[in-house]
Amino acid sequence: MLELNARSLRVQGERIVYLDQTLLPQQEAWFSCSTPELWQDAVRKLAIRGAPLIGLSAALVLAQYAQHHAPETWQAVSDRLRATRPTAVNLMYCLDAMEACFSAGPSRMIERAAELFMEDRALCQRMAERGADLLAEGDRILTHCNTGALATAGVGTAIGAFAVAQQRGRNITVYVDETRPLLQGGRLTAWEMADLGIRHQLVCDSMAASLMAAGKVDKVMVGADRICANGDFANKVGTYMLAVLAHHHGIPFYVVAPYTTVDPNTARGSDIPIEQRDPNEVRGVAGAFGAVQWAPADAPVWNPAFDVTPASLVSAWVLDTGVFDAAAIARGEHIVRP
Ligand SMILES: CSC[C@H]1O[C@H](OP(=O)(O)O)[C@H](O)[C@@H]1O
Repeated sequence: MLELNARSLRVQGERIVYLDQTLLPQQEAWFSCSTPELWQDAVRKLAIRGAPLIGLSAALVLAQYAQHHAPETWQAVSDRLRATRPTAVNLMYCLDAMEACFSAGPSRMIERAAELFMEDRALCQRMAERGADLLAEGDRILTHCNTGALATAGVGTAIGAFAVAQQRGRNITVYVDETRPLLQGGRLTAWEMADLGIRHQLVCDSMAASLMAAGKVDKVMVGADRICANGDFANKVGTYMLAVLAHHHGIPFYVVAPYTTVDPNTARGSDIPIEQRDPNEVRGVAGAFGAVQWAPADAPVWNPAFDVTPASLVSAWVLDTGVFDAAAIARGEHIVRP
């Protein structure tokens, strides 16, 4: 019987369950995503979220579906899963891997889905160690959104680097952007920092500039949802703002991601599809036990889930396969698969 355990995803035989991240940190509740429909509903509302985790869970759900449905139906289901969140490329990477196993049959699909899960766990550890190598004693690091164990099968991406630095005895402080509108930082990263015992302070996204101007930030380290062939990358909206601010203040800006987030088929940032989300997410905030709305119900809203940061604003790309500067990116060295 297949058994997999991650911080927010568990598989026991045919049962696939997830920790509902919309309820954190006030409530830890697990629900089934054992069918494509249950998975899509959970991903659409970010109950399941985080680029790597979205891809891994999709692979497991599709492999599970294939155990009980005719092969003629598999591609249509894969396409439906693929369309659920278009920006993060890990979803496409994992579903591509599943589709490559269609001819080998359902048993191979389950094996491959489990391989992807364990691969991500190993990728997290390698990129966390490379990221931690960039963090010095006493560093104060600003991060955005949530890139921890909740979003992956392992220790996380940028937060994984913080965890390894902590394990190495580095005395770091993490400034956590709350990350409007869905507050992944304020709800999830603050929760993970406390769980990891890492000194941190929660700040509003609008405070990042003053924090840097006050000389309180030594580095910025974020995750990614898609890294292009030229090094431009998409990440949670608000990331580009941090990159511009870091450039202005001469602060190193690092992106941490597994190689499965690199998309050689997307040439540049302007080619990345950016998911537009429900206006009500900006008009109010969905608390753990209900929604609070403060803006006028019909207030016009622009709510892109991600933004794109040009490669020119990145100090280094930290992948499991290595740390790449602009020259390495220009040579395409980040696209080499292990
Ligand atoms: C290691 S997760 C990377 C990425 O996922 C988050 O997006 P979301 O919360 O919408 O799934 C955010 O962009 C993180 O940086």
